[in-house]
Amino acid sequence: MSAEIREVLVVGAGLMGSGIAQVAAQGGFQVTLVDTGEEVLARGLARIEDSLTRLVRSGRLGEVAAADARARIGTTTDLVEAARGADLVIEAIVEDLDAKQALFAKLGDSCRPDVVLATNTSQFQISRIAEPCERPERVIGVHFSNPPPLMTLVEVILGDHTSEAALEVTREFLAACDREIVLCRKDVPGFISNRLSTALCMEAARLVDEGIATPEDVDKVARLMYGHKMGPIATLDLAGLDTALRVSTALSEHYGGDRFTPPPILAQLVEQSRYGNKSGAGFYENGSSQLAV
Ligand SMILES: CCCCCCC[C@H](O)CC(=O)SCCNC(=O)CCNC(=O)[C@H](O)C(C)(C)COP(=O)([O-])OP(=O)([O-])OC[C@H]1O[C@@H](n2cnc3c(N)ncnc32)[C@H](O)[C@@H]1OP(=O)([O-])[O-]
Ligand SMILES: NC(=O)c1ccc[n+]([C@@H]2O[C@H](COP(=O)([O-])OP(=O)(O)OC[C@H]3O[C@@H](n4cnc5c(N)ncnc54)[C@H](O)[C@@H]3O)[C@@H](O)[C@H]2O)c1
Repeated sequence: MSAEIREVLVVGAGLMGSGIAQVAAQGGFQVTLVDTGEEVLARGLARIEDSLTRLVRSGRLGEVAAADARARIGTTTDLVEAARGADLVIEAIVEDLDAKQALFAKLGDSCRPDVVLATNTSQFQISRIAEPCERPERVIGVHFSNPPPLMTLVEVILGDHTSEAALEVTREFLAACDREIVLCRKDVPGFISNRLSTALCMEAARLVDEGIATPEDVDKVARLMYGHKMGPIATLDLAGLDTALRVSTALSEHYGGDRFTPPPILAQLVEQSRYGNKSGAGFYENGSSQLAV
């Protein structure tokens, strides 16, 4: 564990926040998970419990290590109080710029001035999120892959003002969590990963929208012709169609053209509350895979 970091604050206990909290706890850090209500915190903890159980069952984690990780995670709805004791903050709330900026303004006021503030945004520019924050040089992007407990890659994004010191702290923390990193050196929307995956996933969704192929066949091409672990339609169901719609719409507005433009089917599924695995159905009827969400 890093010498300077003991207490990690994770804001947002959804799919990603709960997974990131688990990864940090498995890395030996004391974790506080914050969300807006007790019910959503309880769902986050249940997701962590389920994931730890699966890791133990499949032999990827020992029982003692799982129990230790579980014991290191606390929850609260009191952001300001939790921020006071934090040595590192990771934000994983909804993909909405106003919400993220409001949160970073609060974190800037409540955290110690030396604390690194990381965002797990899928595509917003880090410097935009940091705009209302005291000392934006401590804001950095740490884009975990879903599901965080299984995916070792984290994309680190430098904002226009991010300091070397913030990058160093981030590197140390992620190394302690056994994560691999790639560095996105320019503060561009979508970074490396979501410029790639949004283009692929939206083209896949267009093939389904236009009635050219079923989700199963689109995914089969990605898996059996290109060797992907998971097809792009299953990936959309895994990531959450509400989040995918926000990400693709924002990237499409920023870059123009149609490479990132979501086809109508994505908004239609979201309107029907078919958010993907997390709501039980998305493009696929009963969840696209075994993956716990
Ligand atoms: C429009 C585009 C933008 C979208 C929106 C934003 C996206 C975002 O910004 C970026 C992303 O992350 S995009 C998304 C990027 N992500 C991807 O693209 C993911 C691509 N997928 C993969 O790489 C692989 O499928 C995995 C590594 C996920 C699993 O691979 P595997 O090792 O071959 O596993 P398997 O054989 O398949 O069976 C599952 C096994 O795992 C167990 N389990 C499940 N959930 C668990 C959990 N949470 N904990 C613990 N365990 C969990 C389960 O119980 C089973 O165990 P069993 O003991 O055998 O029963
Ligand atoms: N889903 C993915 O595959 C994925 C992967 C990488 C990054 N991301 C990014 O991670 C972030 C979270 O995504 P998710 O899939 O976990 O979403 P989610 O909808 O599952 O969870 C978001 C959580 O944030 C909480 N929240 C909202 N506003 C809050 C606030 N002001 N304070 C505290 N909590 C608040 C919500 O109650 C919810 O529990 C987004 O920025 C998303 O783009 C998502």
